[in-house]
Amino acid sequence: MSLDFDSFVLAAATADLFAEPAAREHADAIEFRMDLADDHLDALEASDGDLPILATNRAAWEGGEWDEDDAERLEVLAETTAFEAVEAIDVELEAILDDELDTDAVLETARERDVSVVVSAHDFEGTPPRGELVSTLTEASKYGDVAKLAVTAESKADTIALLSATEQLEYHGDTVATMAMGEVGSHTRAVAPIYGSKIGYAPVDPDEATAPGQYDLETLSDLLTRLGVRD
Ligand SMILES: O=C1C[C@@](O)(C(=O)O)C[C@@H](O)[C@@H]1O
Repeated sequence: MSLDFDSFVLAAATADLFAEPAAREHADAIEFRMDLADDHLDALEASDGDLPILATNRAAWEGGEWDEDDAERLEVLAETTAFEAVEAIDVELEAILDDELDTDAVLETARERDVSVVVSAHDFEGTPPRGELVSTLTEASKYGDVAKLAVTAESKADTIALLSATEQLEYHGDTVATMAMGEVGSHTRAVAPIYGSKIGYAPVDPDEATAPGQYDLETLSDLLTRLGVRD
């Protein structure tokens, strides 16, 4: 079975899989940020949570903390798909487009094991023009089950561009996940799902945000429920 993202998934982001019970009440899945964790496959071996896991092993060059070899990073990520609880993995679009990296092996392993693939892109500096947001999401959706884009909003116009691109992709039938990082963009975490975004991220521990501008898990869950995105 894999997370299919047909309906919205609220992912509780954590480096500690033992935090899962604290997330269960509000989240639909755990995002295991392996790059922020001390233990990777051992932690998966030891965990026995109920929520499905989205495994992310974010490279330092994409805002994460894995600053060693990329090939090893992708190998560890591929190995997570052998665990039953891992129903999705996150692979960076930039890694897929890099000819020097063998992301085909990761994508194929995931397919063989019926694990969904989230293809992600991040902009920590700003928000590109709307057309570029659409083309990045369109490109990402060629390789994965979900095309994910996180940008940094510096103005209300940036947030509108992101929501509009989200709506366009959804209208076209693509499965996307979008969010604007930073304070100006915080509200997009609650409203982007109305325009078609299928994943929201919030930290299990409010003091351990995994991106700027995140709401804590309970707050985001509550906002999404009030907006009718979740039951
Ligand atoms: O890529 C994403 C999205 C994110 O950066 C966010 O803005 O909520 C949080 C990360 O944990 C996740 O891997």
